[in-house]
Amino acid sequence: MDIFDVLRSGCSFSKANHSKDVLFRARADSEDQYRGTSDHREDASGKKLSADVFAELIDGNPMENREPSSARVRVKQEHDDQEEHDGTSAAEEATDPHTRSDDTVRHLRRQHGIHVHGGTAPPLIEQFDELRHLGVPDWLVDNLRTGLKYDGPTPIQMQAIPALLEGQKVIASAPTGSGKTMAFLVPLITLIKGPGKGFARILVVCPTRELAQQSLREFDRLRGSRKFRGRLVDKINFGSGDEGVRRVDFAVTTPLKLVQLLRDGKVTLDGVQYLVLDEADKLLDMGFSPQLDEILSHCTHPSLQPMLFSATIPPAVLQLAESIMPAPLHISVGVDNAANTDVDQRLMFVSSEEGKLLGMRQLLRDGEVKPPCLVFVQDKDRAQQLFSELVYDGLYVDVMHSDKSKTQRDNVIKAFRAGKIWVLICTDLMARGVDFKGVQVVINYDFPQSAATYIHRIGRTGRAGRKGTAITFFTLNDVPYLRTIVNVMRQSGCEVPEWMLKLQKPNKKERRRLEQHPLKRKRIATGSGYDLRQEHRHHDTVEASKRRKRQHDTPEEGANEPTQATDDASGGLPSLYRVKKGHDRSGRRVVNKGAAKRKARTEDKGVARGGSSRDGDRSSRLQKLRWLVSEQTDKQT
Ligand SMILES: Nc1ncnc2c1ncn2[C@@H]1O[C@H](COP(=O)(O)OP(=O)(O)OP(=O)(O)O)[C@@H](O)[C@H]1O
Repeated sequence: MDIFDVLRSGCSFSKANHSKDVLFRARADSEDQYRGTSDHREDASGKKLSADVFAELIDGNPMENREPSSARVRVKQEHDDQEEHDGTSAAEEATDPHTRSDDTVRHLRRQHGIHVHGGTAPPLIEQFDELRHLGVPDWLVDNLRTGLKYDGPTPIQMQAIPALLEGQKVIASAPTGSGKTMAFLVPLITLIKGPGKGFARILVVCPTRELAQQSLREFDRLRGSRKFRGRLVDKINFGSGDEGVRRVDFAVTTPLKLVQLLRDGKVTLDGVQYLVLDEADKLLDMGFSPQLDEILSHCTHPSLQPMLFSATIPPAVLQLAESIMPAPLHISVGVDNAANTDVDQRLMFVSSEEGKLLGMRQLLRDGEVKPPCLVFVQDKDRAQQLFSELVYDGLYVDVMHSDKSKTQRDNVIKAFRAGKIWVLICTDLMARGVDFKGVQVVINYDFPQSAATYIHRIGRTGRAGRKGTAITFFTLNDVPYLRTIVNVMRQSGCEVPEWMLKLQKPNKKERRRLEQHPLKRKRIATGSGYDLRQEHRHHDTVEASKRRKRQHDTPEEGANEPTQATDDASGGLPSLYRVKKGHDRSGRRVVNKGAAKRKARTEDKGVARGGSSRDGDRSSRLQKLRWLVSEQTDKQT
């Protein structure tokens, strides 16, 4: 057995065992594998699969061949009308959590892997019906059970909901996909009782706009037909004109947008009674801390109840969190800073950067990558490069990064949810919080820069009790950092080869260096340098002209706004504060027209001098590339 067999041993795949899961026809010819019309593809038996089936997969509606749910999160597969309870009788039947003995409470916590310390934790709930004893209105409990079809609370919900209802300041960590959003939405909707008149009694701050939109979606699902007003605060002209728009019960936003609105005097935060920092460790890290400080200084309500939620809260962030909210109650589920145990994690050695593309194509060809699939790369340039490669393979592929406009980003998310995209290449912009329940595989094409990034990236699969697979490529250059990920894998019960455990751990300084400066990687490309330069230039020109058009057409979404999300590998993003060389204040690349023209003239001369024997090939390949790129770009806009 050669070294490659040994190193690749983590990713064997038995088609016989997984034949049911192979959603597309297993064909030897990879080129045909993901092809079809835009709305219909074929499954393993050659049967047509409609986009709706994929929408179900992504949105998590019941599917026949779904893996059984884990004990931790139980999703109700079938709604049983018999179980619909009348509120009063259900409350009578359900145990009042306050009557539970300390021993029972301790036993239940142990059973569900719940740890509490810091404050005085109230008894936990075991069923949603018990919430009626804690003041949660019947319509809300009924909506959880019959509307959302949740069978019972997840461990974080069991403990966090009663604690928040009691008015405690909470720092909560629980695995990815374990229902943290509902853990704060249920008590907060209860606490605000009914629609109000001011701005944002509940304020949720998230690191990305995508996550903010999703939280709003969950809020809307939970409130049902009740007249609570939820709003995504992301418009620069927010609050101007109609005063009514400021009547918001639940506001969700990203730090940069909110800071901008505060500075412009468009909003005040003195009415905020409940402040949620979702993905708190990201918000409290260096990139966002100036904005967070500013936001916190505006939250002046005397009975402000802050709460922090994340799947990963490292000790340093914990200390920082405690400094801004004294005497909090800590609630954690499972092992701290560990990955979701429903994700089957594998490592795949690919030797070099070139090997990744081969590895990726191999996985696709072998049917090991089951759609829908997310592929993470370390920056937006690499995302675009990989996209240009895979789009050639005839995949239903698209790309998502912070250089895309809001509309493009929304469209990509919509298309992915609708099953029109099977493979979504993305940066760490999508690593946190985004909930596509049906994602089957996550590929870390570029090795993650930290254990936390790894945990969040792979947490996009294996959500709400479903099973998922994560495959992480590593090259020889990544080996010094391998141990960090190996530790996470081991903690979450995955098998790792013995030799990996013997690797030296990177020290703190090395880990920090990697977090701030990702490894320099060779360009993802199989074409000639000349073709690729041309393609890149053409793509940039098209993008720039589209941006100009957008700015002209929709001044309210103007490019002078800072982008609120980042996939800047350095972790720093504030385009409000820092202008990168060659970029404008919004972080977009500035095209130096003079230099571009001069360069083009020089290259034209070079081509003329260098003879034109390959010109025919070049131009036809270029034309094809341009056509593919513009077709994809058009699809997104
Ligand atoms: N009690 C429950 N039973 C079943 N499904 C649930 C329950 N609570 C929440 N969910 C579903 O689980 C999915 C994941 O929830 P959510 O996005 O809140 O996870 P999370 O813990 O915040 O994950 P991440 O750390 O990745 O942000 C959602 O689709 C949500 O609707």
